[in-house]
Amino acid sequence: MTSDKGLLIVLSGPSGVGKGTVRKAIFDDPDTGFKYSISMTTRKMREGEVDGVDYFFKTREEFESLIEQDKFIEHAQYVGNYYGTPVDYVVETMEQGHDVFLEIEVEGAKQVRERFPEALFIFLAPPNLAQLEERLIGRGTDSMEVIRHRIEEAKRELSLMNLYDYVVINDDVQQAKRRVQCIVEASHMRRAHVESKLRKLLLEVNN
Ligand SMILES: Nc1nc2c(ncn2[C@@H]2O[C@H](COP(=O)(O)OP(=O)(O)O)[C@@H](O)[C@H]2O)c(=O)[nH]1
Ligand SMILES: Nc1ncnc2c1ncn2[C@@H]1O[C@H](COP(=O)(O)OP(=O)(O)O)[C@@H](O)[C@H]1O
Repeated sequence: MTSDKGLLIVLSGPSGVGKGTVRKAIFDDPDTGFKYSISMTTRKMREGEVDGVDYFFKTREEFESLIEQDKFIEHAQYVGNYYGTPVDYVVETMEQGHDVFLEIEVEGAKQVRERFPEALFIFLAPPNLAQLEERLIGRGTDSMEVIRHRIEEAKRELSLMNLYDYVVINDDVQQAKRRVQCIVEASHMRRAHVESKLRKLLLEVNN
């Protein structure tokens, strides 16, 4: 009845909204107790990225072989590349009692919901579309063609935000970080409260 298992936290939202930035702020905070699940991808490594830190970089053949071996909780193709969450790390870490944090796009989040309906789903939204485009341009990592593609994706993704447990507007990074931390804390308190009520009910039933 009691969940010694950690909570699975999913932060999702359109590309360029600031998921990576907010995630870094969360993990730079020494008070953060969650573990970050490093994804696998076939995307090319960007300047400054480190294999095994930002992502595990794989070839398409390697990735497809891992799909066949059922090594992902979820995986999706995004702008021509594969991205996926390794199942072993997530399951083992949660079983050790740690909260695990995923930063993934919305198709992957949908798959996680099917497999782990009890997970906590947080959608990170931009204040508006113009600011989303500005952020993608400002980041300077993508061509205008890719940016246009990402904005089109973003419109579709934003229409799905009502499926999430919480929506956090990323107007300010530190505030968004705090909102995510508060949501996780509140979810723990809620889980503890529900469990204590269920324990009492079970005692009553068994007596
Ligand atoms: N489904 C899924 N999406 C992921 C995973 N890892 C990263 N992503 C998402 O893939 C999208 C593209 O990531 P990336 O190429 O690093 O670009 P950026 O997030 O825009 O800097 C982003 O929305 C990421 O959140 C994963 O394991 N699974
Ligand atoms: N709250 C914010 N205000 C202004 N710029 C932001 C904010 N959050 C992120 N950014 C900037 O937006 C760009 C995209 O952020 P990033 O974290 O790479 O997004 P994502 O991981 O969702 O694709 C980066 O240049 C980042 O510095």
